[in-house]
Amino acid sequence: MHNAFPNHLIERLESTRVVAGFSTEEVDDAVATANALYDGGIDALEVTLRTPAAIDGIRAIAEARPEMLVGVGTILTPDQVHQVKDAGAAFGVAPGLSPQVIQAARDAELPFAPGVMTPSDLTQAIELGLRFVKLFPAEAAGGKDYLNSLAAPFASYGIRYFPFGGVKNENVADYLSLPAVAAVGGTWIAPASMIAARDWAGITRRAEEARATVERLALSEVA
Ligand SMILES: O=C(O)C(=O)C[C@H](O)[C@H](O)COP(=O)(O)O
Repeated sequence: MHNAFPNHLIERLESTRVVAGFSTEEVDDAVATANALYDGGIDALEVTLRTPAAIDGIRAIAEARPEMLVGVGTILTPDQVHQVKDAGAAFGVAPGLSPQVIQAARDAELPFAPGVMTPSDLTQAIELGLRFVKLFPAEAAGGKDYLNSLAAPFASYGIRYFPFGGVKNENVADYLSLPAVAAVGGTWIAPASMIAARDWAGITRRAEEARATVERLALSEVA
């Protein structure tokens, strides 16, 4: 069974490092949010499938900003896998692990990372041939220390992690400094309140702040 998440995409996430998640009530707001993120230097996003406008929003972003990496979150069913692939999504994630959703993603050739939180989840992901997983909810589960404890017994598999849930500018470096973490995701850059207020300049500022954190971290790793 091949890895459901291709290496070239993991490499793209390793260079982007931060993926801005958000939900959208309006298609136009989805594109405006993507533009605001891009203007602030964040070129990877994840739209959650939690609103009726999500699928059209994903399609609109993929058409308007082909240079951005457009991911989708909260994929809970095989049907949703096919819908988001059709809308132009580049990858998908879910809060949990469903073998049916993983199989649908393989059939649709949608790069997909299921959510894991426990050693049993991770064992199942490995049995299903996966080596790239979302850790959710990362911060509530115990953050960086939890991730280290979870990952230790599975180190020989070379698992790469994509933590989500409670990540923000204050703790993003904790996660990104772990070699097993490819990238992190979260809604702190484009929170629902700022999208509702159409505060695009505010979202751009938060994107700039996140990008600056990533760049500082890259410099300190080289030093
Ligand atoms: O449902 C999915 O597949 C998701 O990706 C959901 C997001 O991971 C979290 O909603 C992010 O959590 P916060 O950054 O704490 O708001």
